[in-house]
Amino acid sequence: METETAVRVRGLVKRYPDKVAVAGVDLDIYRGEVFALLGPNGAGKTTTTEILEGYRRADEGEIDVLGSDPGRAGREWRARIGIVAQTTRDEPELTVAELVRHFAGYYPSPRDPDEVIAAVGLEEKRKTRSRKLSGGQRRRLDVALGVIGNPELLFLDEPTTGFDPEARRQFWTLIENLRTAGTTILLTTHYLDEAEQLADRVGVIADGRMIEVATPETLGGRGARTARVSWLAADGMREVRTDTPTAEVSRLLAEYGGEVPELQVRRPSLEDIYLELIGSTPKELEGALR
Ligand SMILES: Nc1ncnc2c1ncn2[C@@H]1O[C@H](COP(=O)(O)OP(=O)(O)OP(=O)(O)O)[C@@H](O)[C@H]1O
Repeated sequence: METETAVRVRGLVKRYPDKVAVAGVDLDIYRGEVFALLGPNGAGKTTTTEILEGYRRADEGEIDVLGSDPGRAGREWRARIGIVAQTTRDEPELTVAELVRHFAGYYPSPRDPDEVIAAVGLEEKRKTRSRKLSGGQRRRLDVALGVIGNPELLFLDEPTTGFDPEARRQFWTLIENLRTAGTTILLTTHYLDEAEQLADRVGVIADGRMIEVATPETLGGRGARTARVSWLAADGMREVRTDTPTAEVSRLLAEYGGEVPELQVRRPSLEDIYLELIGSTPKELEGALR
C-alpha cells in the first residue's frame, strides 16, 4: 500500500557480532522532502541507509519504503529508488557518457543522459574513462548514476565528500532542482552547512539512537538559539544572553553614546547545536546553550 510518507521506520535494530549499530530507530521521511541524517563516524547512518535501500537486513523493526519492505521488494521497487553510496565500483574503462547511458538502460523511465551529465558538471569529461577522473569528479559521476533512473526516492551517502567549494554549490543546485521536481531525498552528510542549505528536516543519530529530529532552524530547541551580545567594558569583556539583541545593542549605544568597543552579536550555528547534541560541546558554548 502506498503511504504519504516515503519512509516509515519503527524500532529498527541492527546488530553486528561485536556492536549494536542501530539500537531502536524511528524515522519518518515525508514525500517530497529532503531529510538529512547527521551523526558522528560510526553512529549508524550508513547501516540505517543500507537497510532502507534493501542492501542489509534489519534484526528488528518495521520498515516501509515507498510502500514496500526493502528486504522483500523486487526490481520494480528498486527502479523507483536511486542510490549514491559512499563507495562505488564499476567499469573503469568506460567513459562518463558510456556509463551514464549504460545505467539509463536499467530503468523504465530514465532521465536524459546528456542533461544529467551537464547537471553534475561533467560535460568536459564526457569522453574520459571513469578510472581517470579525480576524486571529486568520480563523486559527481556517482551522483549522475544515482539520479539517471529518475528516482522517486534518492539516497545520498556523503555525496559531496571531496568536492571543491564550487562543485559543492553546483551539487546543491542540482539537489534543489530534484527537490523542486518532487524527488524525496535522504542525505547523510558531515557538512552542517550542507544540511542547513538543503534539508527540510534533520535527524541527529549517535550510538545507533535518534537523538532528535527537527528543522535546521529549530534543532536543539528555540532556547538554544538565544543570542549573545558581547562587548569590551571598562573592567573587561562582558556578555549578555538575550532573545532581543537589538534592544540590548540599542541600550549599549545609548550608554556609550557611539561606538561600543568590540561589539559582537552571535547565535550558535547549526554546527554548534549539533556538537552540543552529540555531547562534544566546545568550551566557549557551554552556558550559552543551557
Ligand atoms: N559489516 C559490518 N560488520 C561489523 N560492524 C559493522 C559493519 N558495518 C558497520 N559496522 C559498525 O557499525 C557501526 C555503525 O557503522 P555505520 O557505517 O552505520 O556508521 P556511519 O554513521 O555511517 O559512520 P560514518 O560517518 O563513518 O560513515 C560502527 O561501529 C561500525 O564499525
